[in-house]
Amino acid sequence: MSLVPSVDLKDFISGDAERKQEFVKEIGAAFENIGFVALSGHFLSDELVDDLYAEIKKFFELPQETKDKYEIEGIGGQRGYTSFGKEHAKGRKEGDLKEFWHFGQYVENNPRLKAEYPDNVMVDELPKFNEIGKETYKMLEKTAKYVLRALAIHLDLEENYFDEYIKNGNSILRPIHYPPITSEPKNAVRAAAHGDINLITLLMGAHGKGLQVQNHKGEWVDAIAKPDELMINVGDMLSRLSNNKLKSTIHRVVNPPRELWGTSRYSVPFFMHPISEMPLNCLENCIDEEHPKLYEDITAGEFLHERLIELGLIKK
Ligand SMILES: O=C(O)CCC(=O)C(=O)O
Ligand SMILES: [Fe+2]
Repeated sequence: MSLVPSVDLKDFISGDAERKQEFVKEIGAAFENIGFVALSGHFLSDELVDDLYAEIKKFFELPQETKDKYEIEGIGGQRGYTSFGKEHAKGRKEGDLKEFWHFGQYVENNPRLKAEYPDNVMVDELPKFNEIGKETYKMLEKTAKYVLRALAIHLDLEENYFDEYIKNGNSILRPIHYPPITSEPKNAVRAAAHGDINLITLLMGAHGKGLQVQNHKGEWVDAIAKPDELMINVGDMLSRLSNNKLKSTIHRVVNPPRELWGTSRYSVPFFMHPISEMPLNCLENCIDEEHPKLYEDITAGEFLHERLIELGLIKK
């Protein structure tokens, strides 16, 4: 399979058992093959999407010294602003050609988790940015909850298996700005080849060229969504849990051709993370003689910590 298949979340929540089962089959097959799917029928309205992009652009256009006020030391970039070139893909030394912002969980009724997570950072200059970020976070989290329910069924688990782990989970909404390229980037790219860390990623803004995924043959394939679709992919946490039945596919964002160097790219991934206690131990029903256990037992929190060190976001 070379193209990213499309599915419609409305089929899953339609109340029609046959449509629901078909959705599970299609998304399951997509995630066992290419690891990516394009999803329509999500909970983001056009108005919310337009407002979000307008606010994000305003934020990244703020003077550098204003943005720098929001780069907080000591939290591994988990909230607020991360400046250009800081994050690099695992195993690379060149920083990616991007700056980004992190919105984190809005914890409800759980003082222990409220204390565990860093607080969200508020942008004083743009009150609407804070508001729209929160609304988008909630809608993508809701979308992801249903996608995980479908995957639970596909993995022969209880439909609600993930619910307790994702309630007040450590998910991150990351608006990214890839600025115009002003000089020969040498080896640096907008986002070097990587797998995502989390359970699943829901990506807004994949309807222009740039995002590429690696297929079974090692070829890079353009992944382009329709305007109303989110691109969704499996992250390393879900691949571990499923003993690599569901594939965390390597992907990247390539630099545009020279005549388009002057244009920015904006994309907004939502990285769905569980609470840090969630065990990522390979599921028993994904292990057999043909599929021996591939990964050591680990919790989501331990795994995230390891990976943030590898990305250059926290020190050992
Ligand atoms: O900008 C994009 O389209 C993809 C970004 C991405 O893969 C990531 O941030 O993990
Ligand atoms: Fe990614």
